[in-house]
Amino acid sequence: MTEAAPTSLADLRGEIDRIDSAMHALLMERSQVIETLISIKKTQASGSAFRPGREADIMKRLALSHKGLLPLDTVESVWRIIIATFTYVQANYSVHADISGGDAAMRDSARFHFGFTVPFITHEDARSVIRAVAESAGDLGIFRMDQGASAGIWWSDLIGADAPKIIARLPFVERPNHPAGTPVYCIAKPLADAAVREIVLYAARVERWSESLRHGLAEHLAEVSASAADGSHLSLLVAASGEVDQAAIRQALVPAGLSDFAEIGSHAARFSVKSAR
Ligand SMILES: O=C(O)C(=O)C[C@]1(C(=O)O)C=C[C@@H](O)C=C1
Repeated sequence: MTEAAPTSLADLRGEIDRIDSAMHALLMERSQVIETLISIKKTQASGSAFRPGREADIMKRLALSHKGLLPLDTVESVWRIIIATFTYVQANYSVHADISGGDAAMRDSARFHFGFTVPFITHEDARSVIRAVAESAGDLGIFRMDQGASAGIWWSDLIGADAPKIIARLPFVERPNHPAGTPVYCIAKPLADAAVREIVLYAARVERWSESLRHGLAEHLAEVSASAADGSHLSLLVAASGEVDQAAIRQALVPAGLSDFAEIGSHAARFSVKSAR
């Protein structure tokens, strides 16, 4: 028996064409499923098609099963564009970004997570992003989590039943040298039953800061994600496990002289991988 001839370049290109056609056909098939899903979800009426918990699950599953030559960065960005664009075709939306800390990182984050079909609109500060989202039908807003003290207590604009709420923390898949790794909060108008509550966020106003406050919060799986002076008081953005009762978090803040306490959003649990492979 003669040995099989070595695979030629033309054969390999034929394979690549076959795979490309199959991928394209699968994407078109995915869009047919989304067409049916539109009539089931009735999102055009409610204005928002986002299901951030579902998106976090898809991204996590993808990262966990990925292997081979293709960098995870590429796979993640391709799927982000697929999901963000399929969200867009269900109900058009724009992404409003606070670029007070610089345009480049926010633009990278928006393009990586939402692609180029979704319009990207810049704003001078977080408050203006929150206002734009509040006035829209179903837009998203993004801003850096690590804003300096000069940004003020931006999260206080998220207080109130009708005010926008934090719905995600990006990137979904954290790792060293992530190509769009700036940690950002993503906001939308309240998603009600569509929100994922693995981490719940609270706005709190206390009289003073203390190390015992940090310890008290840590005992209840909570931490301060941002803080800013508020007259003679201190305003905090507290991130806590959704499994912990709200009353317990509130109680941990009482010794610090708690005056205000309100939920301002929730997101999926953070998920990290060691590297981009
Ligand atoms: O699962 C849904 O509800 C969808 O609308 C589908 C889909 C997707 O493309 O996979 C799109 C938007 C949602 O945020 C989550 C997932």
